[in-house]
Amino acid sequence: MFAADLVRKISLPISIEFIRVQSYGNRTESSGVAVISTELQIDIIDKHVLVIEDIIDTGTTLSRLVSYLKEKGAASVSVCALLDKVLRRKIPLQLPPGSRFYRGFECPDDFVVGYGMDFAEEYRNLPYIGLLKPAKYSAVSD
Ligand SMILES: O=P(O)(O)OC[C@H]1O[C@H](OP(=O)(O)OP(=O)(O)O)[C@H](O)[C@@H]1O
Repeated sequence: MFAADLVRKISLPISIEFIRVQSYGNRTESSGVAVISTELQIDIIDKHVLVIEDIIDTGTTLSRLVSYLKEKGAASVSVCALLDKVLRRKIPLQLPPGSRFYRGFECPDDFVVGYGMDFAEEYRNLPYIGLLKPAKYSAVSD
């Protein structure tokens, strides 16, 4: 949802591609391993790439994705993230030269859902960002 809203504000000629990188499964903690489950379909050699993320938590997903896009020959890999859980970072964001990092808001260490963000695939369709009550996820076992 964030990506859909953001790209409608960009008037430059751009190509848009969706890549699914998963690391959470149905749990509230990152597995620490990010898996790219859809391969890139367009040629990005010597292109300037902007990754649009809803939220950065441990940094596992972005780290994997940035490496992947560099391997695919991107000239630069910038990142625009709506929310950034800075306090939860385990892998620092390392972008190639000439890349930029755009952060919407710093996010507290709470479980947020809505506006595309899920818990166990639920709540993505909420038209706002909300805090999930701990009682909602503490009953789910890892
Ligand atoms: O910084 P990290 O600890 O890697 O966490 C951030 C990632 O977690 C969420 O995706 P998730 O893996 O839940 O999959 P989803 O995009 O299908 O919701 C979110 O959309 C980020 O991509």
